[in-house]
Amino acid sequence: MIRVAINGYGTIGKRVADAVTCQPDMEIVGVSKTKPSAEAYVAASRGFPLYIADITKRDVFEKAGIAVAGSVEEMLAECDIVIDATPGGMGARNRALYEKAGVKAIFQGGEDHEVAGISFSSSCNYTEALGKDAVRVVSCNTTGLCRIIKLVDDEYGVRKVRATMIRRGGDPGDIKRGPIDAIVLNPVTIPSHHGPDVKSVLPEINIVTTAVIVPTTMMHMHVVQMDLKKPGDRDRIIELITAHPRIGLVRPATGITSTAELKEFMNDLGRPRSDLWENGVFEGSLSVDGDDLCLFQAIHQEADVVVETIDCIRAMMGTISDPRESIALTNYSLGFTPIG
Ligand SMILES: NC(=O)C1=CN([C@@H]2O[C@H](COP(=O)(O)OP(=O)(O)OC[C@H]3O[C@@H](n4cnc5c(N)ncnc54)[C@H](OP(=O)(O)O)[C@@H]3O)[C@@H](O)[C@H]2O)C=CC1
Ligand SMILES: O=C(OP(=O)(O)O)[C@H](O)COP(=O)(O)O
Repeated sequence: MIRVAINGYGTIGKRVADAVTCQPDMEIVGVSKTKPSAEAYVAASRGFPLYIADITKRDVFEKAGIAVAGSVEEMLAECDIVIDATPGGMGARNRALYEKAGVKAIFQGGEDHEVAGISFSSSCNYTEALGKDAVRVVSCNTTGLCRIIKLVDDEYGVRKVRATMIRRGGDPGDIKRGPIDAIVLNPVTIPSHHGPDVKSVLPEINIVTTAVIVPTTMMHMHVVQMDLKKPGDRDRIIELITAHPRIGLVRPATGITSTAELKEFMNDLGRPRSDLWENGVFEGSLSVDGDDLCLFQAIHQEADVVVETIDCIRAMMGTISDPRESIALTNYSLGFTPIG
């Protein structure tokens, strides 16, 4: 069994912990928090040993009725690999801690590419992570872009991608995030970080991205346009998407035309936390005019990187060398078949 620790049991960390628990080849040895919170109670109720970043705060947790297994350093001594899911930028500061403990580390998309020197997307460059000690799983939007671009590039070749990310303001539990009533250019400058991030996984892709933030929490929405190297075929692209293990089609027959209805669909399907692990490509939006391809896709920020992180664990541990095998095992263990 691969022993996995989660440093930072928040939006991403708690989902990765649950996904690890579903896998036959890995187990959670501990998760960490800095202060007592609802998530700390959830960790306790799941039976995960809870470690804390500052051990002098042990009594604060214990007074709240939450048992403390030890410090983060002690958690690292128990694991083969740590998932750093602390807030963006903190992973770079934690890197020395992981190196000192001699454990492999996966960082998330809030860190720069340089934190690990390898940026990861399961369907694109799994084998680059084989046996590595440090890897970054790219951000949720970048993951969604990489999946669809790679699929189209493999079939037709992609001359140029232009994509706009309409980003959610904050996650549903982030009560301090905004905006409440604005469309915020984030950033004002072009490109947004997503284009360079895609190139950290798919260096040959010519891409320019822009991003705005809007007052919603459910999901991001992408407006994607690709110039193909040869004329595309809409039916063939739909066929490829249908066969892809991490891209789903939002079928017109569902009547879904929004992130809100898509989230409700996931809820009704019984997905844990109503998570959409796959890209949600709106079939009705998919248009091909010669070498010009356009589509809308919904990206659930809290979910898509979770399944990628599970594959990344296997690649770095070297237990499965074929990406298709790991992706299939991750999906099967979660009971996950893409919609559409
Ligand atoms: N949320 C999203 O939509 C996505 C996030 N990401 C990336 O994932 C990473 C994590 O983001 P997210 O899950 O949203 O963040 P959250 O703020 O939801 O969770 C971070 C967790 O880290 C804990 N924490 C903070 N400092 C420390 C520390 N020093 N040691 C241990 N734990 C600590 C916090 O615990 P406490 O509350 O106790 O302080 C909190 O539980 C970031 O890199 C982000 O960019 C990637 C894709 C999507
Ligand atoms: O990885 C994400 O977005 P990103 O791909 O736009 O960086 C997550 O939605 C986190 O974004 P945030 O930095 O707005 O919390």
